[in-house]
Amino acid sequence: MLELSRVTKAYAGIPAIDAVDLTIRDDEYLTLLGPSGSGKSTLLRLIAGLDMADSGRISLDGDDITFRPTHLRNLGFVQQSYGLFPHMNVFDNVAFGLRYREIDPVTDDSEVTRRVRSILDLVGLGDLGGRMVGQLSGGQKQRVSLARTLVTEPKVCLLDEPLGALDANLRERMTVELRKIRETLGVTFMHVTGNEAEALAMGDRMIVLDRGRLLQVSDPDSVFRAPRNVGVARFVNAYNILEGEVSDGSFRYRDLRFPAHGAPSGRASYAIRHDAAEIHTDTAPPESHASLPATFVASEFLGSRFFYFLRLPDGTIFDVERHLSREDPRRIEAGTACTVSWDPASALVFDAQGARLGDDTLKGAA
Ligand SMILES: Nc1ncnc2c1ncn2[C@@H]1O[C@H](COP(=O)(O)OP(=O)(O)OP(=O)(O)O)[C@@H](O)[C@H]1O
Repeated sequence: MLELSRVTKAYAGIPAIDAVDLTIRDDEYLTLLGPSGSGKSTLLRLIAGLDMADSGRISLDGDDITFRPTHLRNLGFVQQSYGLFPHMNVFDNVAFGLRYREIDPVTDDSEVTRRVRSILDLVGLGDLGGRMVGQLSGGQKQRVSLARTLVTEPKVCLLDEPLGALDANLRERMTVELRKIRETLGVTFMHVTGNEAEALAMGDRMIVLDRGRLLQVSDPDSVFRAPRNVGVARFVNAYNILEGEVSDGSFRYRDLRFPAHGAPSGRASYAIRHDAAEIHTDTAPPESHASLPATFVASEFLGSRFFYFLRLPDGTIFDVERHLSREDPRRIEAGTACTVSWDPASALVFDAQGARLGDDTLKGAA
């Protein structure tokens, strides 16, 4: 178990990681999501020992490793840039880490061969051991980089945007494969990504980081359905977020009011999930729904889903996501006046500090 307690790191007096407490269990896939500059790489570097914390404590299975050099931590680090040796073939790149590691190097050639072959098979490169790394595709290089780390049997494998350089198709395939590899080896993976879909799809647990602080640590489903903070709702990229004010139990957005029973008065954000909204062109929305006038802009087809983009009177773009399993695609002319509506019970309300007003708050105060 890896434990971080009040870990802080500042550059030029500005905290990149700010008093982070985190417990990483054995045998889990943890994804770390956050916008650019939120401190994702810094957090990995502190855990790996490539940077040292200013204060706080990092421990691995009870041992204090806060200031232990990288090569003595028994942690693996897979970087986006691969970091492979270009003058060596795939086999030797993978074998290198095993032969020359500080803790328990493997000197017996047949043992090296056995372990390297087994890990190359696992990452799907069983036939490419003799290939020079310059002759590999990006996806293959990424696998070599992963194999080189995994062959050393680290307790925790840290992955910094491992799929960042891959095209969308390959990314999706590697997403599934990484999960399988992790499950086969039973090693903890901590995977940094700036891509919300990747974070939601891969992790058993997900960490959302902003300005060096953990906004939420929970299973991806909770992060998606019940973001604890308006920042989290923004990063998962699944909500339309309206800024306004709550007064007398309703949320005011421009000259419109939507029910927000029990929410305390003051500045607030109101979030409507893309797939909870409906578009009406010539029929009125259901009476129980809240609604907004909008102008249709465009649509985008994404396999089993359709995205519709509308513009609100203040210029804000409002996204509506519909699944083709539930309804046929709509053909709407750009510029058509529409109404978007949603069940107000499905909307989330966040207070002026960005904290979500939970069901209990809303019910309790109603
Ligand atoms: N060596 C450094 N010197 C000074 N500032 C740094 C250094 N490394 C990181 N920072 C700053 O710390 C903050 C966090 O950076 P970090 O690289 O951890 O973010 P990130 O979430 O990984 O971003 P990205 O997704 O763009 O890689 C940023 O404001 C960055 O400018």
